[in-house]
Amino acid sequence: MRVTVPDHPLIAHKLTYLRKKDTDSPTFRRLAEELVTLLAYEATREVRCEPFDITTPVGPTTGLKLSTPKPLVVPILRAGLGMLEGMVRLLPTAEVGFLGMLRNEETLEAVTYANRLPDDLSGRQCYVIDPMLATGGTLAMSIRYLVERGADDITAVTLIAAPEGIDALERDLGGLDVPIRLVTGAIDEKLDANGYIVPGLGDAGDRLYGIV
Ligand SMILES: O=P(O)(O)OC[C@H]1O[C@H](OP(=O)(O)OP(=O)(O)O)[C@H](O)[C@@H]1O
Ligand SMILES: O=c1cc[nH]c(=O)[nH]1
Ligand SMILES: [Mg+2]
Repeated sequence: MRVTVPDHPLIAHKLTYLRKKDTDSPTFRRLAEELVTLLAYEATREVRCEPFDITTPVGPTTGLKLSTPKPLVVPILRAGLGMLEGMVRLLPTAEVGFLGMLRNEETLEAVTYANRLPDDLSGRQCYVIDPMLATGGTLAMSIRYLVERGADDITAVTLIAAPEGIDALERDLGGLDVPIRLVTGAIDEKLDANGYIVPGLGDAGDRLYGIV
């Protein structure tokens, strides 16, 4: 797995305000959307394109356009929904599949409660979006679903990742014959005893949408 942490002062500034505990939900939602746009610029660096003949007011030329099959963006509900708008704005031809996953707060194991993905993902580039990569259980399971359906190129985009989660993904997904990339706004220090990222930002889903 290739891991990229884009080094940009705007990412650092927006992440700092996102982490701050008194940042309210409307501001948190706006920052999450802005951050994903900045991260998506890096995450889509290898998006597939094909030549496209056009005519400008001055004459003919050949440019590029996003290829088919269309890229698939997969937000992991709930918190991943907070990154969806920013991602599809940058990737206009993308289709969207949904995975609902909830981490059991005692065992820290992910449980899937919704799965609305195309059956056949052969030849498709997929972008999985979820703000937090903690133990890595959620992301590992979602990447496996995509590979089982034929996805041949996967990029995960997170706002914050824990070193333990990155190690777990390397271990769990190392045997897959599909290129996997991770683009994250930051790699934090560690996980605490409850599986929360330190310093992190708390529970991303709750901060976006309230406590359920
Ligand atoms: O790497 P892991 O240890 O698996 O944890 C990360 C997951 O935990 C959070 O979701 P949560 O389960 O809180 O669901 P929510 O989005 O509905 O709040 C987060 O958005 C990830 O999906
Ligand atoms: O720190 C964490 C860990 C898992 N899920 C979150 O929302 N935050
Ligand atoms: Mg949550």
